[in-house]
Order: sequence, then C-alpha cells, then structure tokens
Amino acid sequence: MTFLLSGTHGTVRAGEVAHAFDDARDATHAVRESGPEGGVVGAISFAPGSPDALWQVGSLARTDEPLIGTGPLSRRWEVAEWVPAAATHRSRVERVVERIRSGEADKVVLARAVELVADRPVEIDAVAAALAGTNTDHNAFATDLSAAGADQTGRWLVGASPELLVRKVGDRVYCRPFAGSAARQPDPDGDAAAAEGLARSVKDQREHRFVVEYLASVLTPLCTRLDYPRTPELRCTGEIWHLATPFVGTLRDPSITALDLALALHPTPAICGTPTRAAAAIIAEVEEPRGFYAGTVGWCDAQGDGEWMVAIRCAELRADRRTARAWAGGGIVAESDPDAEVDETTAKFATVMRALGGLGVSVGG
Ligand SMILES: C=C(O[C@@H]1C=C(C(=O)O)C=C[C@H]1O)C(=O)O
Repeated sequence: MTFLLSGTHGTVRAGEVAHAFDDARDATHAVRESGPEGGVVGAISFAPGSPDALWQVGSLARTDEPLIGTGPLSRRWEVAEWVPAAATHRSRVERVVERIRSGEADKVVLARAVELVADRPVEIDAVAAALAGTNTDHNAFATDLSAAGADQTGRWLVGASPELLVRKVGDRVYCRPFAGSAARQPDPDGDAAAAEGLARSVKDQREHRFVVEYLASVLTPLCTRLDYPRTPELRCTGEIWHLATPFVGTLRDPSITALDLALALHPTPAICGTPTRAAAAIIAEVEEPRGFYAGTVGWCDAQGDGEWMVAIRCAELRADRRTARAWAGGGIVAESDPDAEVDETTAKFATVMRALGGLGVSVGG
C-alpha cells in the first residue's frame, strides 16, 4: 500500500506506483498521463518551500463504503518530548495575540507537536483501520512520505481529518472548511451547551468568517455558480465541535483538476491565517517546521476528479514504526485566550491518540 483515504464518500486505495514527485506542481501534469484507471495520490506539505510526497499510480481502487475499521491499537505510548511544552505554546499564543492586536495579521493558526514512542512497533494497515474505526465518519488516511526525499524514506502520514479541503466530481466543486472549535463534553446537557456556546461565540464566528471569505474569493472566479450558507453549521467529531460552511460550486472550466483546485486553495486560513502571507511568515518565525501537518492529503484520478482533506488530526510515523510526531493547532485572533488555546490543542490531540491506543501519561504536557 502507498495510500489510503477513507471517509463518508468511500475508500480510495492506490495501486502500483509509476513515479514519485517531491513538488506538487510537477505532479499536476502527471494526472492526465496516468492511464484511464490511474491518478495522483499523496500529501502536499504545509509550507511552499518544503517537499511534497505525491505518487503517480497506475490504478486507484475505489469503493463507496468507508473503511469500517477496528477499535484502538493495543499499544502504550509515552511522550518523549513536547514541541513545545504547553507553557511555551501559551506564551507564543500570548505574543501572537499582541502582534494581531498591533495589526500585523488578522488571524494566525498556531500549532504544537508531541514526540511519541510506542512500546511495540505498529503496522500501517492496522493504524489506518484503528483511525477509521474510532470516529463516526470513518475518516482515515495513510500516505507514504518517501516521495519527499531520502530523509523521509519509510515515513508515513496517518490521521483522521474531518475537514474537506476540496472534492471535485465532473463540473462540481465541494469544499467544507472548519474554523471555530469547542471541546465535546461527556454529559449530554453540557455537550449541547458547548455546541450552543460555539454557535453564539463572536470570537469563533470571526475566526470562521476569515476562512469563508478566503474560500469565496478563490472559488468565485473559478465558478459560474457558487452556493454556501451565510451562517456556519455545527459539525462534530468525537472530541470537538466545529463551525463548518459547506460550499457547492459549478466550475467555469471543468477540465481544472482536483489537484489544481487543492493547490489553488491551500493554505486556507483554517490552518494558516489571514492575510495568508503575513500569517505564514509569523508561523515560520515562531513554530518548528510543520512538514506535512496542515498540508493536504488526497487523490486525483485521470479524469481530474478527486478529494483532498486538510492534513490535521494526524501524526507522522517514522520508519521504525515505533516513534511518531502528532500535531494540533488552533486559530488565534485578537480576542483569543492563551489558556483556552492550549486546552484546544490538548483536545485535538485526543483524536489520534485514541486510535493509537492512548498515552501512558496525561496528554496535557
Ligand atoms: C489546526 C487544526 O484545526 C483547524 C483549526 C480550527 C480552529 O481553529 O478552530 C478548527 C478546525 C481546523 O480547521 C488542528 O486540528 O490542528
């Protein structure tokens, strides 16, 4: 296996690899040349300068059913290192709030990571099955990062992203950006109150609006018709409530491919910020390199149809299959509270940790 993506629209698995691309721009030309059953699959990194990991494949196996999956892996994971510790993340958020208030940007998404070590190695297929089986939408992806260069040999990006960057079917384009989050609560009343609070939160609505305005500005010139609701809807994973806006458009030029659309849209303010350039510069200055986290993972067939998910709720698994780095982030705006932002990352780590089998220590770090 090189690539697997499962979700509500079914499961896609890639067959035999023909070529590897470490630059997504080169892979755009390969889409049409991959044979009638083939296509391009893989991961596009967060930052424009860092290598991508795309594969031209001779066949794509598609089913309408998501991967049902299994329960969590029976592994115990220990934290080797927080990158950075919660206190450092908190002070980064504090400093970025000040920079936003002084006008440097409107929104910046800040993330942190955790280095994990398992008691025994894991198998990629088993990780994908555990990811798919531990969330209600059966979201899961697993993609081989070896195409990104020698230092990535044997590494995989695995995750369970609930956020669709773009899906293209014929002349239709669909996006469903997320932004604005609240942790789920164990008791039903508390959980309903968390959802209601999120829907009414002025701060989260503002955070969300930056993403909607960005998506609309990229998609409008590409579409003859574009529909999306004025008010975001609530969507949830097992851990988090989100504000989401579903977009449906009719493409002016249906020959544009799903990969072209993913490249046109990435990075959105859901994982980077607003304005894009200013936010990306702040992220590059204050964070450790993200690699493939907050990039995009997906597939595009020879007809140009395909689906790309935002690479969040994910981890990079090393060649030893025992060490991994997981990431979680959140959008920062002028009204953000640093403590709440640290808690939001902690809640987001839980998606991947639950599937991997859980931590031997608390995830809060
Ligand atoms: C950045 C992440 O999530 C993104 C940020 C969100 C937010 O700021 O509310 C919500 C969903 C995602 O678009 C992540 O999960 O790491």
